[in-house]
Amino acid sequence: MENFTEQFDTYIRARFTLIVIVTPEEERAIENVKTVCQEKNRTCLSWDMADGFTVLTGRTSLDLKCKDPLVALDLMEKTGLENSGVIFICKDFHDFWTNPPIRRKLRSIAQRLTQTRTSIIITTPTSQLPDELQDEAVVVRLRRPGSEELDNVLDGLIKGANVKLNLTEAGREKVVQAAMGMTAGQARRVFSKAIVTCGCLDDRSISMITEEKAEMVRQSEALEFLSGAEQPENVGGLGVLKDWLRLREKAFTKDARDYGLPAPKGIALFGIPGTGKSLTAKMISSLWQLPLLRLDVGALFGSYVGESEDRARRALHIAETIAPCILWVDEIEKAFAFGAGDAGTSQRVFATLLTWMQDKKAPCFVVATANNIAALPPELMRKGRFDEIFFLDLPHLSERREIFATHLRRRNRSPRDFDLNRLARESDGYVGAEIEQSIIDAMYLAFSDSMREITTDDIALCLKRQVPLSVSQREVVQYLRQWLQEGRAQSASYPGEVTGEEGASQVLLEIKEV
Ligand SMILES: Nc1ncnc2c1ncn2[C@@H]1O[C@H](COP(=O)(O)OP(=O)(O)OP(=O)(O)O)[C@@H](O)[C@H]1O
Repeated sequence: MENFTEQFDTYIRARFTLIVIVTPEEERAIENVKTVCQEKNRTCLSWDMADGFTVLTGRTSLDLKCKDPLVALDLMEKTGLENSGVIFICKDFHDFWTNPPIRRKLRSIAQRLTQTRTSIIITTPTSQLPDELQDEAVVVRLRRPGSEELDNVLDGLIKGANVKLNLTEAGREKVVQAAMGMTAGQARRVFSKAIVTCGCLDDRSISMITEEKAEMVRQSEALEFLSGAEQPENVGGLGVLKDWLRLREKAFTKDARDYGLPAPKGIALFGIPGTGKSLTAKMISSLWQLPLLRLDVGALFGSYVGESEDRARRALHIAETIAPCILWVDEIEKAFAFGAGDAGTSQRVFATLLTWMQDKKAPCFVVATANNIAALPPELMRKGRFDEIFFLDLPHLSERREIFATHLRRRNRSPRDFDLNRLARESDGYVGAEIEQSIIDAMYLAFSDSMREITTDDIALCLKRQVPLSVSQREVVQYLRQWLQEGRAQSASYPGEVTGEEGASQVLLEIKEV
């Protein structure tokens, strides 16, 4: 892939008159443009409403003090027509292009300067262009700095401040790696903080930088670092899904790469609410020992035009820099649920997600979860998008027994003290979340009764008092299960009522008990 300066150079040589650079790193973008202009002997001026024009390279006779955007544009046009080859960088111009005369002026200039070698560059943190400018402008995205650039930032600091370096070559690489995903400014600040805190750069700096990055993730509106992953023994049933995951336990190791295995792309978990989709995402993180990031699709939607796609891109980019990791895209259906009334925002967010899933090179394993499968568009389900699509159904008898045992153990109760077979029989149609709730309700019941110990009867009673989703929302559950029967996904569970399975599952429970 072409880097930014190469791409930018191509555009100015091709005489693109209006170039929009999308980046939160204005200073870095300007440095890059300046470098190209210096190499090509082009005069380069920046403009902002506080300082008017500033000469970055070359010479000009222009009135530098002009601070009015419309007059500044007039001057750029005049200079461009007279003195071909000048590059103007307009800072924060997205604040002005909501103004119709400025939009009109920009459009006219872009058309009039086509025969000259003059280009107007606009730096902006948001990628949404006014409709009128879509055809006239080319949009370039400045990617976050790569490892080489971050290493240069580090080098500058070390040399500038004469810092002691207690790091091996590999240690230095780790420091740089830990800062990947940050802007150059953020990296400079976090390197400086590490140096000031420790008085030098050493192994402590790596964890400090990693902690700063976790903070950065927390600040990203839609991403969340999840700790407290779930152990597989806390998940009852779902044997097919667990076996699939166990088979790929080492999939992200170097050995797997050397062997020639491609890194798994991701899975989709669809099905009935409360059946353990979220639980599974957390389990994968502990099974594969990879950090878990949750992407809240609903939180991607911002109120400004273009904000949602920018947030999506930023969140996905941060995830890539943390890779290898699990990226749990929670409630993915929300990316398509907004429909016609949202001026195409949901389609653009959806397209951003799909393109990223298709093109991503970093080992981010996507776990997409959804309850409302009616809202899922066919493009998402296309073969090859996910490695596998699993359906989480109502748990069958032996799975329910396992879920009871799991939740009793979690609350420091021995499953041996309960009649699990009876509870499993009496919870037909209940999902894991409802089974868990029946145990919690029973505990409250027993606690309020002189803090006595809970019994099978208590749990059975609390089960009866609940109306499970499979009854209260029978049609919805039936619709979801129909989807499985149509063969559109693989069941996450082994068939339930097969002879001998009950016994095998009981043996498993007993082994765990020992
Ligand atoms: N198979 C299971 N084994 C053990 N516990 C389960 C299982 N399924 C659900 N639970 C319990 O129910 C709780 C809720 O489940 P979870 O949030 O994973 O369901 P979900 O399918 O993601 O539901 P939703 O779609 O409504 O978010 C879990 O925290 C867990 O305690």
